[in-house]
Amino acid sequence: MESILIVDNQVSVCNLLKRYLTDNGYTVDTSTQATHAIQLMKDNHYQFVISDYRLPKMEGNVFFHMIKSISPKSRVIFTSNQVNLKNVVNMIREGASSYLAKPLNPDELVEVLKQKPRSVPSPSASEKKEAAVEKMPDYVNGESKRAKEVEFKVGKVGPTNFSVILEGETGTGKESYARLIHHCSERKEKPFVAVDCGCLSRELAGSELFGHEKGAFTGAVTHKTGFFEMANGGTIFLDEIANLSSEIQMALLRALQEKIIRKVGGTKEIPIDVRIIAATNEDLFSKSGTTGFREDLFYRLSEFVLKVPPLRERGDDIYQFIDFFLKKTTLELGQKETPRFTDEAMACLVEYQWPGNIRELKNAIRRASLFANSKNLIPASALPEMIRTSKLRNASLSLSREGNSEPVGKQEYNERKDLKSVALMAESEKIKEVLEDVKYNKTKAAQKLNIHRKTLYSKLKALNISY
Ligand SMILES: Nc1ncnc2c1ncn2[C@@H]1O[C@H](COP(=O)(O)OP(=O)(O)OP(=O)(O)O)[C@@H](O)[C@H]1O
Repeated sequence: MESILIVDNQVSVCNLLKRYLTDNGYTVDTSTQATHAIQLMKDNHYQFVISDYRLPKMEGNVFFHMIKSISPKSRVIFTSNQVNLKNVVNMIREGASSYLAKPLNPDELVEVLKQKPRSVPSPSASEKKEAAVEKMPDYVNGESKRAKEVEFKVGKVGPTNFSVILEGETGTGKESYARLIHHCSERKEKPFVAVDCGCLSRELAGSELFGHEKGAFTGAVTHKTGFFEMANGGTIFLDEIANLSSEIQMALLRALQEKIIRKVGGTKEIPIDVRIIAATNEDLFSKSGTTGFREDLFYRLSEFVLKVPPLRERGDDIYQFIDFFLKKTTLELGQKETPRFTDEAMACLVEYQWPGNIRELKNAIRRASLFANSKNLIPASALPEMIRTSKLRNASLSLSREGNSEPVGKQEYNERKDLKSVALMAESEKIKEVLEDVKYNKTKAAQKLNIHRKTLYSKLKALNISY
């Protein structure tokens, strides 16, 4: 009798499939968590693993590598609510048997299980070379000076084994840069395991990172493989590293220095070869020595420090991001044509300061895409109020800085349609239009607007127009 392991975070899906496949003559185990599933695979052999591509704490590609290293003969079938063609192609290319869209058709699933195993051709030398230069999927590089600087540094540090600290505001793409660094290294075929240290509880952080032995503490009913062991040979990304407790910082330092880990409740030394990339949105250097980030750990981790710029400092990259997220959302929603933002909406997007950076932009675009009108245009009204009103706010704040107006409360922006604000907006629009016309040549712009160059500069500053 052939055996199957079903991995899905929804218990109902596990139960439903288990019942159906048992009726069809298979022995079935289920698991709702990747780490538990990994343990089951270590203890049992399964002919098939049917897994959701998106598991709560582990991405499909990492899980796939784990399955292949523990149980290379198991045939893997991925399922997903949102079929991403690139993932499908990559997974099949790497040896997954199939990729099925959810909701699953049980008959189709049984048919796939009955198919003969596919032999996976090993890539030829030329294919390997092509894979090495392949661009990272789902990624916008950006053309701004700041983005180019970071890209240049990633290119330098990527292929080394240096530990890296990525410093930047929330949502600036630190994890994406960490993936890019991993992708540029010889470890790229090995797992990339991302850990959000902010979510690790004080009590369980050691067990999550280093694993535990059965019976190590109340509730430790099975052995557990920790994130470090999962990442062996690859890269571990420790996000929000400043949140680690001092005991865990100590254990991490030991693991880094000795290149071995010990599971909680265990005595065996497990050798590990893991590259560490850590991320923080605060200045760890100033934190070390003051609020308790260990200086020795900081120096160990900071073989290379990369500052990730906020979106507002990435100039015209915002246009690339808007285009990218619009197209991506169109695909996701199964729409035929990609919508466009109206000029007014576009102006709001460009002027907003994006404190939540790329993540905030992505979310705003995903949401706004649902409100495209019959001409496939997305109006400004589809944007969150904070973003919509930023244009007016910028103008009003500049004015108040000059002492010409009282500062305006947040709720008032929307209602504020007084002559002064309207005039300011019109002035700002006109200046931008002319600047664009003359390709940002300030002398020509001043001539066209019939004002002195110095006046133009002070208006650009007062109206918060970037040039
Ligand atoms: N260059 C990029 N191209 C496309 N999408 C990106 C890029 N950079 C970031 N994103 C998207 O923006 C969102 C936030 O990125 P990411 O999680 O990497 O930021 P972060 O700095 O690690 O955030 P946090 O500090 O909150 O952990 C993600 O959904 C990611 O897919």
